[in-house]
Amino acid sequence: MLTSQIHDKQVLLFYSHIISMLVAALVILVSIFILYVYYDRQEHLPGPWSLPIIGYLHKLDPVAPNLTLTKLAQKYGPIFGIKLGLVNIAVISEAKLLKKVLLKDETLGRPPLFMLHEMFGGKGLTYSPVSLWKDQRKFTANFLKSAGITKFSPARKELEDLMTNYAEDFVDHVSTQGNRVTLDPSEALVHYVCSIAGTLLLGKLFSWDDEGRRNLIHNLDTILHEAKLGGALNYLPFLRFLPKYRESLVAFRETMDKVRKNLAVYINECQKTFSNDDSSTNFIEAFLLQRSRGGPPEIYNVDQLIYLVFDVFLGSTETTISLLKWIILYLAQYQDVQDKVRQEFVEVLQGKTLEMSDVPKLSYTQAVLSEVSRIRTLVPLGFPHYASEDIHVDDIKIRKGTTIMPLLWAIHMDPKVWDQPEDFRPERFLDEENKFAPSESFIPFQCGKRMCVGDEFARMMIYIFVAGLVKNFRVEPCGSIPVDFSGVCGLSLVPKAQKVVFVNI
Ligand code: HEM
Repeated sequence: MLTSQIHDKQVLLFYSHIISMLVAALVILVSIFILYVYYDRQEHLPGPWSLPIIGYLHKLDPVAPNLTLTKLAQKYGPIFGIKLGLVNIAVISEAKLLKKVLLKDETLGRPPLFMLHEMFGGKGLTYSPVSLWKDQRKFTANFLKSAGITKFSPARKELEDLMTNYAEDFVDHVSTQGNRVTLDPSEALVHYVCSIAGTLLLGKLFSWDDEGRRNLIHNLDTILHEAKLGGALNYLPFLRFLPKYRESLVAFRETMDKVRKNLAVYINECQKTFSNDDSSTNFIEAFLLQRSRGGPPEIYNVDQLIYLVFDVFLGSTETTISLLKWIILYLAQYQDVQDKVRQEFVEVLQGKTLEMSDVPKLSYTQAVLSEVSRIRTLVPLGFPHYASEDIHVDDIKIRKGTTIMPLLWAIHMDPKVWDQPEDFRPERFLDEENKFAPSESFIPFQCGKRMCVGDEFARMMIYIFVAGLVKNFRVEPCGSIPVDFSGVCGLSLVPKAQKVVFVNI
């Protein structure tokens, strides 16, 4: 009897211990949660509540994160705070505010997002730390200037001719297939745009079947798709230890390796023929020349060159090709717009070939191309920056260590700025006299000191290709199949594969 009472007491004691431990654990967990939420919101920006660890990731639409974030921007205003995984983000959706923020030296850097670091390696230009960026940005901008992207550059005509020749080759490629050709223009655009970039950056003339070029582009496409800004690995890098993520990371690293090896081949070829005679004919040679003139070896080395060429080749091809595809789709869908663009080219050019100095006279065309870039913002989530110190703009404080997301999609779709933003209306870019009047809220290349270094290069390619296109073809949708404007949102917004009809005129 006595032993059974003692046993009961012991059991009771044991359970009461367990219960108090469970209660203590619960109290600790709840306190951590409250502290987490409190700390996270203290002095911080307005924004949605998020869960510990994963933050708001579970609610981000993996296919269209730009739309989820734009809805939040409409609710919380021009700047809001959000936690994606372990990363604190300030999302900015007003151009004026974004310009003020990105003009500050403290926002020049890039955030430590896992997949973007995997991709850019902290070298090159696009994702380089500020110390390296300063030199490489200047070097790249100077190269592009000397290659002819500025109005008064002596090489301007040469660059226009190079682009015009490849745009004509594109036209020939399509028109020799018949008077009425139904095709997806992607492959041809990839070839001719890459040929321009290949000539200028790699000193390489690609043939149509060039295997190196085909592999390079295939691998770049894969990388851009996998490194998407909404992807969970960027914000929860420890997920890479789970089989599903580990496999895709291994595949990503292998693809990046192939791209670097691919680029190293072009660099090797240039090194063999480079004569160090104070002149250069392409980007790789310009880099080698800078090295031979005493550029610091910790910057001017082959490893850095591979990453730099990767950044500029990627920048100059993928976005420009996607924009050209979007333009073709919109011209196909809006036949009246296409007619007006063609008519304007005829009136302004009077049979001659387009030069960039003609562009200011092409008000309607400028409006159309801007409207396509607005309604299908090429880099929908913008490219992230990082607050290396606390920064203060107007009455707003952005804490040190915050990732800054310039939500270009929301900026270009803000109903307070753009009347009925979902409608394709080129006229919104024209003033009362039908002159092109760009809005300050139109920033497809972002803004500030680190804005796109290739904006003018892209503009040149776009105008020259569109001039060739509308002069030679009427583009139409493919039978009764409606044009698909939905796109695939990776780092950039890429149109879905689809055919259109090219009718020779
Ligand atoms: C329609 C075409 C293009 C669009 C929409 C576009 C858009 C952008 C955007 C939004 C950024 C981020 C800027 C920032 O971080 O603040 C960027 C950066 C960059 N772009 Fe472009 N881009 C285009 C074409 C090009 C071309 C043709 C080149 C090369 C000649 C290029 C090279 C780069 C590079 C190297 C950067 C990184 C700049 C830096 O970190 O200093 N892009 N681009």
